[in-house]
Amino acid sequence: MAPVNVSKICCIGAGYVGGPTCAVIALKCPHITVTIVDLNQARIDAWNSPDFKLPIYEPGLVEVVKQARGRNLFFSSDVDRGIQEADLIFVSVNTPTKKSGVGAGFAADLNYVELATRRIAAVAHSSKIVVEKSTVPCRTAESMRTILEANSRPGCRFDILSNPEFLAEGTAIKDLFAPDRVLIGSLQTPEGRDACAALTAVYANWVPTEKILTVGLWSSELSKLAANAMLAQRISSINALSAICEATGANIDEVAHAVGFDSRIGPKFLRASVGFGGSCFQKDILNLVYLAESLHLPQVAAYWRTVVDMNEHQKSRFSKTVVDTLFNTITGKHIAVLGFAFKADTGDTRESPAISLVRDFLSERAYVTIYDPQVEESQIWLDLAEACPLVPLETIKKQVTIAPSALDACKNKEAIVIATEWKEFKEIDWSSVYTHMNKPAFVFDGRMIVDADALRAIGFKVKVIGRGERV
Ligand SMILES: NC(=O)c1ccc[n+]([C@@H]2O[C@H](COP(=O)([O-])OP(=O)(O)OC[C@H]3O[C@@H](n4cnc5c(N)ncnc54)[C@H](O)[C@@H]3O)[C@@H](O)[C@H]2O)c1
Ligand SMILES: O=c1ccn([C@@H]2O[C@H](COP(=O)(O)OP(=O)(O)O[C@H]3O[C@H](CO)[C@@H](O)[C@H](O)[C@H]3O)[C@@H](O)[C@H]2O)c(=O)[nH]1
Repeated sequence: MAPVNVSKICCIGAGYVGGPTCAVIALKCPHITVTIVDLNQARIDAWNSPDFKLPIYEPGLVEVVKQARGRNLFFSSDVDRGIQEADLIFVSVNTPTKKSGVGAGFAADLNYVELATRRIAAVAHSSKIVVEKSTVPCRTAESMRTILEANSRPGCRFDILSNPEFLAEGTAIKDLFAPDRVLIGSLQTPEGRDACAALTAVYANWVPTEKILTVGLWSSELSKLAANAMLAQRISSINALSAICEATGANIDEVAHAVGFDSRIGPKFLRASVGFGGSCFQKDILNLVYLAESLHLPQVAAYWRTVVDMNEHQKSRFSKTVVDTLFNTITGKHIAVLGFAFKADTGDTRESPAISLVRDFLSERAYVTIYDPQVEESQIWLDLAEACPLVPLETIKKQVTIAPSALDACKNKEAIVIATEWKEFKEIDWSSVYTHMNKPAFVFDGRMIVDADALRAIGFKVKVIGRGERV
């Protein structure tokens, strides 16, 4: 069988991964028709909105969608039709951590992957290449293959590929235009290799072929979990060192610079912070922990578990620093939290460290004012309600205000906590902020973005993560 010449792609799941990834494929492959489908009608409507108010904020995304939408890029809630018309289908649905049942709190919830797979089997009239784009535990492709083969119509064959996505939010378009690598896993059979060649040919429209790595299915699935675990491990390592810096007077920036200068270690991903967030790191490490436990490798599971434990410690350590520095009580005090997204240049708040900080401040009965340039107000309320399940939302709303700008958020406050590294927080008119704050005025920089000396010269008391100077 010769490799399929892919002319129609369907992507199931119009989220943070499916949307940008397949929009870029459409842009770079004008000869391929790309249809992104989702059960969530509101999301599809937003992708189709005439004024390009897309459901996710990602720099450069609107420009990509403007060029391709209506040409060879389509968004639809007709999942069945999308499946039926495509030669190649990406499964890019959510795989959150299970909330109940076996493996709750660790294992990936594969229900969405399974439902999408069953739908493909139920409605496909012709052979398909099915590509696992979601992040999944090792050997999920085998379950998908079993479901597809058990339910396929005569004459329909399904070849499964694993093609995990490595984009980071906030730089998704840049990452997709020039990825470090594209990873494709396939069965090492003639059919598996042909399917792999078909997907390779799609990416080869803009990705240099030496960056397209082809491996076995299980290696591909595990490499995604491994990459995230190792990236998160670097952050937990540098954050663990930031605690030592604060206790000794060393400076974590200088330590990271010195350590990262070693070409074997390298300088990236060594920025100490209030903790890592995002929908992936914690979920994928817990998934790896669960996998190791299921394979009867408790020491391996415990090893990776510490990466998440250290992250939890970093968040609570930072909250405690705020309380300790504000004379051991923040009850009744007013705190501005600048940034609510889990990192800059995204409106995504999943696992954002800001949520933990605000929850901690509320439990100390402080008043909190939040400002974020991209996060929707409704999302903040949803996140806080979920973080404080025992507190009625009305009570939360008595303690929390959402401000329209950073300057507004900081007025008449005792302290400012920087939780997200938005560029605009570097450029605030700090003198004006200082004038309108209660004194002594404190700044707690959880992202190492302010010029602490300049702020001290204005009069602020400043604490920066990973620096031992006294306020
Ligand atoms: N967010 C990231 O930066 C990122 C990066 C790399 C990999 N991943 C992985 O990619 C996957 C998707 O992540 P995401 O952030 O895009 O999730 P998301 O929640 O933003 O999007 C998933 C979408 O799939 C839709 N969906 C679920 N089941 C469906 C079904 N049966 N039919 C049609 N639509 C369905 C949902 O309605 C939702 O819109 C996850 O496995 C995640 O771990 C995410
Ligand atoms: O030196 C650093 C780098 C990052 N972070 C934090 O780590 C979290 C994750 O950041 P980042 O990795 O940039 O964003 P994600 O969108 O979560 O991307 C990660 O997770 C994705 C989902 O699996 C992968 O595809 C990406 O390769 C991987 O970087 C954020 O809270 C960052 O603020 C730090 O604290 N210090």
